[in-house]
Amino acid sequence: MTQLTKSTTWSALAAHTEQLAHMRSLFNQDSQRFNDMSLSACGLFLDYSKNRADSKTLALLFSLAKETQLQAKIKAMFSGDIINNTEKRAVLHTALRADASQEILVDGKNIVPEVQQTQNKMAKFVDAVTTGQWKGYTGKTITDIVSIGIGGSFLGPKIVTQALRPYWNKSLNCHFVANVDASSITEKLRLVNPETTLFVMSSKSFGTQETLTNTLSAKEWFLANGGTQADIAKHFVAVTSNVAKATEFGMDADNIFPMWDWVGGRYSLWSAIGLPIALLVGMDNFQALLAGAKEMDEHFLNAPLEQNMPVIMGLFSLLYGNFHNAQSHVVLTYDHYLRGLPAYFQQLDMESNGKSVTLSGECVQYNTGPVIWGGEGTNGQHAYHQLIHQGTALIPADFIMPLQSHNPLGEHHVQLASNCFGQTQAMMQGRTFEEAMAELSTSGLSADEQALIAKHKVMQGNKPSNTILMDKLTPSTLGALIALYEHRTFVQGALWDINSFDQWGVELGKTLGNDVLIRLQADKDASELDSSSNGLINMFRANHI
Ligand SMILES: O=P(O)(O)OC[C@H]1O[C@](O)(CO)[C@@H](O)[C@@H]1O
Repeated sequence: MTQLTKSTTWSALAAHTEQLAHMRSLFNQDSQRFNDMSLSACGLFLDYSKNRADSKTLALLFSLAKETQLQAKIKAMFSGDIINNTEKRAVLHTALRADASQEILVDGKNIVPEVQQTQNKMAKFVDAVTTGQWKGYTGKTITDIVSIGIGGSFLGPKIVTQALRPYWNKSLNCHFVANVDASSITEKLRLVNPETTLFVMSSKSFGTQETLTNTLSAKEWFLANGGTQADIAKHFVAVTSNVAKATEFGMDADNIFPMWDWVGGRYSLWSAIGLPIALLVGMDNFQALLAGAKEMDEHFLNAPLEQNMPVIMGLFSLLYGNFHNAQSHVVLTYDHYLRGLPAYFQQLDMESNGKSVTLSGECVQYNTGPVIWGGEGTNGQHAYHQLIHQGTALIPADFIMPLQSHNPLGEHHVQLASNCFGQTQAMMQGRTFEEAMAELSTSGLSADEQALIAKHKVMQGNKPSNTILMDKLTPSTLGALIALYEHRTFVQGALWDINSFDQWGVELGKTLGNDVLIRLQADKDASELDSSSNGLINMFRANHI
C-alpha cells in the first residue's frame, strides 16, 4: 500500500462516506448549507453545497490535503522546483502570467524578462497585423489567420478564441487545423485567399508529425497559388521552443516566437502559443486573460485550504474517484461561447492525470484521473443527462454559467439559467417512489400500472455537482476559470502522488505511429509485428490511393 491509503484519514473517509446521509436530508437539516459551502474568488463564484459532504467530510478532506503536504507542493511548483521528475523540468506556466517585477529562477536564471520580451514581440506583431501595416505579398492586409498545431498547441488557442468571440477584431477571421487528415486542411484552405492569409504554426517541439505535415501542405498550397519562396516570410510565422529546427525548416528567424521547456503543451496557451488569441482579441484582452489567471494563481498559492477554490474542487474529485468509484466527471457549460471548454479540460486533466504509478514508480493502489467529458447546456439535457440522472454510474458534474449574456435576447438567458439550476436540483434531490406515485395518482392508470411506472420514474438523487457562476464571460473571468481547472488538476495529481506533467503513453503512440509509417511508405515487411498490425498494414497497402 502507498502512503496515501495507509493514512488514518483515508480509512476514516472510507468509513464516513459509507454512513453519510442523502444530500436531500443534509439540505433539510441545515438551512445555512448554501452559505457555508460556497465561495467567491477572482470573479468566480463556486457553489459546492450539492456535494456528498458534511462538515466532517470537509474536515477529513482538508486533513488529507495537509497530510499529503499539498501546500508545500503548490509552493514547489510556483518556485520552479523540478516537479516533473521524469523529464527533469520545472512546471512554470504560472510564470507566463507573472508581473514583470517578479523573479522566478530556472537553473539560476530569472525567466521573467524573457517572458516579457516575448510578450512585447507578440504585441508589436499583433499591432502590425491588426493595423494593416503588415501586408501580404500583393500589398493587401491580412484577413485570415490559419493556426496549425495539435494537442495543447491547438486546443487552448481554439477554445479561448471561440470563448472570446464577442471581443474579436471584426476585420480578422481565424481557422484551426490540427488533424493530419488532409480533409481538415483542404476544407480550411478552400475558405481563404493566399494573398491575405497568415499561417501561425505552433509546435513546442517542432517535431510533431501532424503539424509539420499540415504546415508543408499549407506552404505548397501557398506556392501553388501565387506566392513565391521570397514571400513566405510575409505569410508564415512559428511558435516553438525549438528555434533551431524552425529555422532549419525555413521559418524566417524574425518570425519565430519562442517558448520554453518549462511550459507544458497543455498549459501553453498563456505563452506565444496564444498568438492566434492575441491576434483575434487584441493584446490588451490577451493581457486581461493573463491577469485573470494570475489572480487565480495568487488565490491558489495564498488562500487557506478551506477557502481555496481549486483545492476544494480537487478534493471532491478525489472523494468521488476514490471513495464512490466514480469513473468519469462531466463538465456542462451553460454558455454557447464556452461550448469547447469540456474538450479543453478533457485534454488538461486526462493527459495530466491519466497515470498509474507514483512519483517514485510504485503502482498506485487507487483510482487516479477520471474520464472528463461534457458539452453545452442545454443540448446535453436532451441526450446524455438521462444517464447522469438514472444510469448506474455516479457522474459528478460541474455546471458553468455567466449571469449576464453577451447577447441579451428576450427570455433566452432566464430560460438557460432555469435549466442549469433545475438540473443541479434534480440531480441532488432525485424523486422518491412516493413522489412518483403521487404524481401518477390522477393519471387514470390502474394501481398496478401506477406502481410499475413509478418505479421507472424514481431517481435516486444524491448526484453531486458544483455550480460555477461569473458575472460575465470576459477575458479576465475566462483566464481565472481556466487557471482554476489547471490548479484543480494539479491538486488531484499532488494528492495521488503522480506526475501530472509528463505523457509517456502519448509518446509511445507517436513512436509506434512513426514505425508503422516507415512500413507503409517503404513497403517494408511487417510480418514480425503481431498478426493484427501486419494484417491492417497489408490491407492498407493493397487498397489505398
Ligand atoms: O506542440 P507540439 O510539440 O507540436 O506537441 C503537441 C502536443 O503533443 C503532446 O506532446 C502530446 O499530445 C501535447 O502535450 C502537446 O501539446
